[in-house]
Amino acid sequence: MKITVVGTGYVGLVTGTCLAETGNDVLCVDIDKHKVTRMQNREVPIYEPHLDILFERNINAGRLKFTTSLEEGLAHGQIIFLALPTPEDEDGSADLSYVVGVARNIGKLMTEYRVIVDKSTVPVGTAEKVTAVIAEHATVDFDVVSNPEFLREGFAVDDFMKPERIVIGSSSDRATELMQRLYKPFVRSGNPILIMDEKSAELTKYASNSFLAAKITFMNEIANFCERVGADVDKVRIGMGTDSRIGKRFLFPGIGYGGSCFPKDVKALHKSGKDNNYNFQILDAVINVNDKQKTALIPKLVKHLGDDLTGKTISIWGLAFKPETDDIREAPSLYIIDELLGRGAKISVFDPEAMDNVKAKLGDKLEYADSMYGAIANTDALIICTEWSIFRTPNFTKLRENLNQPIIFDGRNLYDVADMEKEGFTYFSIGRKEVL
Ligand SMILES: NC(=O)C1=CN([C@@H]2O[C@H](COP(=O)(O)OP(=O)(O)OC[C@H]3O[C@@H](n4cnc5c(N)ncnc54)[C@H](O)[C@@H]3O)[C@@H](O)[C@H]2O)C=CC1
Ligand SMILES: O=C(O)[C@H]1O[C@H](OP(=O)(O)OP(=O)(O)OC[C@H]2O[C@@H](n3ccc(=O)[nH]c3=O)[C@H](O)[C@@H]2O)[C@H](O)[C@@H](O)[C@@H]1O
Repeated sequence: MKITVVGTGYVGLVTGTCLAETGNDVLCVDIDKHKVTRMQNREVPIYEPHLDILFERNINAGRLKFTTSLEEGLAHGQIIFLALPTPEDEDGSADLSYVVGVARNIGKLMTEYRVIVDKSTVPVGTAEKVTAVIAEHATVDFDVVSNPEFLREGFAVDDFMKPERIVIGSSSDRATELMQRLYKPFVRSGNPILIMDEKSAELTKYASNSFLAAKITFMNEIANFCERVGADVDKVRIGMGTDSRIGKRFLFPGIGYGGSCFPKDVKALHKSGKDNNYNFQILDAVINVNDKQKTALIPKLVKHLGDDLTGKTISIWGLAFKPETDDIREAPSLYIIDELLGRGAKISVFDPEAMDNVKAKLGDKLEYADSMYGAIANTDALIICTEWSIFRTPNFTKLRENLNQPIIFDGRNLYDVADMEKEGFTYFSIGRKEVL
């Protein structure tokens, strides 16, 4: 099939590449000329495991192309995916200006039947809104479908190629049939394509992300309580997770959820509630608890090193909001850095993939090390913000030798408390015993 994807970020580029991988002829449109030129020169503009191999293969096969022209995109694809940003607006709602702006142009440029697919995460009622905007200018038939995306960064290719479910919100048989044909190769394992109305599809996405954010937040509160009463959250987590109704996944406490989606999506659903005279009390709590959790290590650090950190240097391992991505949007590390700078500390950082993005944002406010051990040299304490695999089994002798004092604040519970005791570290983590 001929497919167009508008927006080539984490979702759009993965969608376009994976659809090309199953034999479709894909044209990706992006407004960012520089990005399009890089992709035309066979450069993957984001870090996402396994994407490079599929990207290269499909460009070589002539199935994956890039342009800045929406007009070309509309002439090409029978199905037009919108994978555009829906960032948080000032009032917490999802900013629909990218989606609506492109929809308006689609209405003006469309010359034959097209299926416009909302792949961006959008509030209930957006399919209706997009339909109305396109209809203002359209002179030909079209359908608007809601097809939310559930991929995770770091596993995006795998999640897209083998989805647990595909949700299609559509009231048009013609569009539904095309979408089912397109997705057939992705559900050979028997996982379902769920067909529903547009509004339910839109809400399925927000409900899923908000539920997961609430699950993490619940565990963060249990962890905070463990610290008060001397329980160990790792043991509680395993005890809970063996109940199949609860499940083992997404129970890991830490320094809060971040990323480009959970924070904005929870807020957007909360705002959608308000707009419809419904107060999502549970989401209120999730937002507030998570805001505090991002800097949960700071009181521990202040208690140990003092409130004024002038003359002290703190090292940080991990800047990305989670491992296996270079994405730093709403990363807890940024909130911690802000607190440390505010207290006069110097900061030395290392991340395997996210250094350039942080450099672009914070410039010479930080020192950027070439290696994880380089980052800790002559620093007064180490903070771990992201659970990259390389941080899991460090050389503790090297750590002790490089740090001025063997102090670790671990926001991801990477090490066993007993091991840290044996290794002679002062060790603070989340929801577990302090090692002093
Ligand atoms: N990042 C993720 O893991 C997931 C994101 N989503 C949702 O997917 C949507 C897109 O997210 P990301 O891919 O992360 O965004 P992104 O910010 O990485 O990429 C968006 C792309 O759209 C391009 N763009 C902006 N305006 C444009 C226009 N007028 N015409 C053409 N291109 C334009 C930008 O240049 C950029 O390349 C959001 O609604 C997000 O909530 C859903 C599931 C997973
Ligand atoms: O809509 C989206 O963008 C995506 O948001 C999340 O994916 P992602 O943000 O890539 O990453 P997750 O692995 O879900 O982690 C999100 C945040 O939660 C934190 N987290 C996750 C799991 C856990 O047990 N504990 C925990 O603190 C992570 O550190 C991270 O900051 C969802 O998992 C995807 O299904 C969804 O498509």
